[in-house]
Amino acid sequence: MRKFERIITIVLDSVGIGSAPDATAFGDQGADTLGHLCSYWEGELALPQLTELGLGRICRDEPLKGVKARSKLSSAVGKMREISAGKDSMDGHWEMMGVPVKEPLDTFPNGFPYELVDKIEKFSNRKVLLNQPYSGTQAIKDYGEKQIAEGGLIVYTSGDSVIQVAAHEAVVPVDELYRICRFIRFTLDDSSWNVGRVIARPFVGQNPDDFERTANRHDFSMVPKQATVLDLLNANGVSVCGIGKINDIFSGRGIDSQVHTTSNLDGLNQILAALDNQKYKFVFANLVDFDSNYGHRRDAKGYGIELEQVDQKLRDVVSNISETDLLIVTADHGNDPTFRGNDHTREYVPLLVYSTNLSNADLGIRETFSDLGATILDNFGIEDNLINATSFLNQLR
Ligand SMILES: O=P(O)(O)O[C@H]1O[C@H](CO)[C@@H](O)[C@H]1O
Ligand SMILES: [Mn+2]
Ligand SMILES: [Mn+2]
Repeated sequence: MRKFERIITIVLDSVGIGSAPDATAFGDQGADTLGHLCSYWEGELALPQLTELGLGRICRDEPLKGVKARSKLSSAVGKMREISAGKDSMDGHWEMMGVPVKEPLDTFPNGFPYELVDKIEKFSNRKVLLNQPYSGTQAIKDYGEKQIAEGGLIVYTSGDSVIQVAAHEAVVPVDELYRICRFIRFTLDDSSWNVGRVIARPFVGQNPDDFERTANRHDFSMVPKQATVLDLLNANGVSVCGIGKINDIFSGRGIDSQVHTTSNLDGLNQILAALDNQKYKFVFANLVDFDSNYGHRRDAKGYGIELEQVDQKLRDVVSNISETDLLIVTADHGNDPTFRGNDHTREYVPLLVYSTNLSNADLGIRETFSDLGATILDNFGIEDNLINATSFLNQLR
């Protein structure tokens, strides 16, 4: 069986490829992030590099408009469905690394309970504003001035199991905001509430029209309940480099080196730098801008332009992949910018697998994102019977 010295996995955050079989249960029947992005454009969305990686060969009811099935490069392609109870980034990434989140985590459609709000206010000595599901950019538009004037905290949630805290960087310094979020994380971990992530959302700007969130966003995730593929790699001496949100999502577990990023393009540059450093055998990168800047904002135009730009830069990554490297491009959930609401959408995710001299292969529909993690373990010769998934390594020839 062919084995690779290094595996590079790039998660295009929220770039789903059509409603999952259980989408109805999430109210997401008909959502199709990539499908709708491709058909939304009058001309054609220019995705030459993803096309070369085999995007047009992934089986779908309707082909992606403008994406050809033929390419010069050969690759193994398929799509994966999710078995986790939720459709958030944490569920998606943990499942990829072999630990699906089977029990639904708590969500707060009516805001957070008084006991929690009270604890936050007492600890921070600041007033909680908003306290309901809201779009984060709209929250700072509507409550930013009040936050600045009164020094409170804009606390909000979404359809996901998240508690987000926004504050102006000049009013609540970033370190203080992190301290408050860490307190919330500890409080939750010490309670019966099961909340996936506490997210610090600092912003800057003078007035509602130019308030802008900064790259100082920080996610404080729950600690994985069992060893993930990252921990197993770590325990077996396979060095892991996490780029972007990865470190936050796994609370640093199993990661040797973490790289903070400021944008998708920065993320791609960091991937190139990690490829230069022969030390890392598993490079795991998340490109979050698709999701946070465009998907949740329901900005299809912005999403499409971002995809085109990432596609262009992906060319540099692909040309740096050698015969001993395996590149995997995938996603963690959908976030169809043409769909109602502003939450993630339950979708299949693409699975594009490339190395030089690889034969074309159809990886079909994987029954869980964990097949990715199983393949990584298989490649590095690590056995684990906790992970219930099927490696596709033997299909890579
Ligand atoms: O509207 P913003 O602040 O981007 O929030 C979004 O970001 C969270 C994490 O992806 C989601 O749960 C959603 O609430
Ligand atoms: Mn995500
Ligand atoms: Mn999101």
